[in-house]
Amino acid sequence: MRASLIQIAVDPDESVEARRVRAASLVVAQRGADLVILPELWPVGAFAYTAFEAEAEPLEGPTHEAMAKAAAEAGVWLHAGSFVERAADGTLYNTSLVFSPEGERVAAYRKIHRFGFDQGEAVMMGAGEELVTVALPDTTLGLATCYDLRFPEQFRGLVDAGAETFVVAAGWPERRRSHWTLLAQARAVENQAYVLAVGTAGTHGDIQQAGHSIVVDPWGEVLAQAGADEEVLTVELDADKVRATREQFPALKDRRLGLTSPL
Ligand SMILES: NC(=O)CCC(=O)C(=O)O
Repeated sequence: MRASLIQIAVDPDESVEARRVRAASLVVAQRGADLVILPELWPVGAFAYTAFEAEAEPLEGPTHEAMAKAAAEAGVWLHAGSFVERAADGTLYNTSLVFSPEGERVAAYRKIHRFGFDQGEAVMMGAGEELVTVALPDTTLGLATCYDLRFPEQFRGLVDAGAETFVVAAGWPERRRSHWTLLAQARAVENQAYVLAVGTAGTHGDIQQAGHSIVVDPWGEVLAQAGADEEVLTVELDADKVRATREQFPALKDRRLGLTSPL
């Protein structure tokens, strides 16, 4: 299975519409891949909080339309990264979309863990409540967005729901790049799953982005890692490796659930 991670640059000097057109053509250029992935909030920028309201779209807005068309034109499964969704009740969500090679939307995932503590996304957006998996012909994807990477219980929940390959769409800052690499490897090792984690390049909201999108195999080995600039990272994955790793080193079977504290 060939996966292409599009580490697109997100800078304020490019309009959202121009970037949408560019992202669509980058997707179409990946024809021949099985799975193509874009990062978190690439239309607006994950840290461009002041633009969230103005750039919010309904679920089936311009980003949905452009990405559905690009998936169909390329004939690929497309994880279209995330965009700022405005729900019918006005709440904003950080929502990822997945399309089939025919351009049908097969999943929408609202980011569960919002970043910013008492500011930014954490106060401007609603939290998703549902774990989302997507069954592809070769593997089952488990979806996560950026800050979610710090919460292992979400990934365990995804494993319990059948996930074998985690897709993490992110806009991770350069300042915490070491965490990014470490956490991606940790989620892969502890869950014996592939991790395909794609970030943005560029600088938005004055936050320099880490880039360094990364692909980790179920044994925790880094198969490929991007640099800091815009880049498409293409890797070949062997879906059987997840099953083989889980069989040969069956640590997931030794989980002790329901332990209680004496306090
Ligand atoms: N957009 C995000 O979720 C950023 C997360 C982050 O910077 C971190 O976890 O560190």
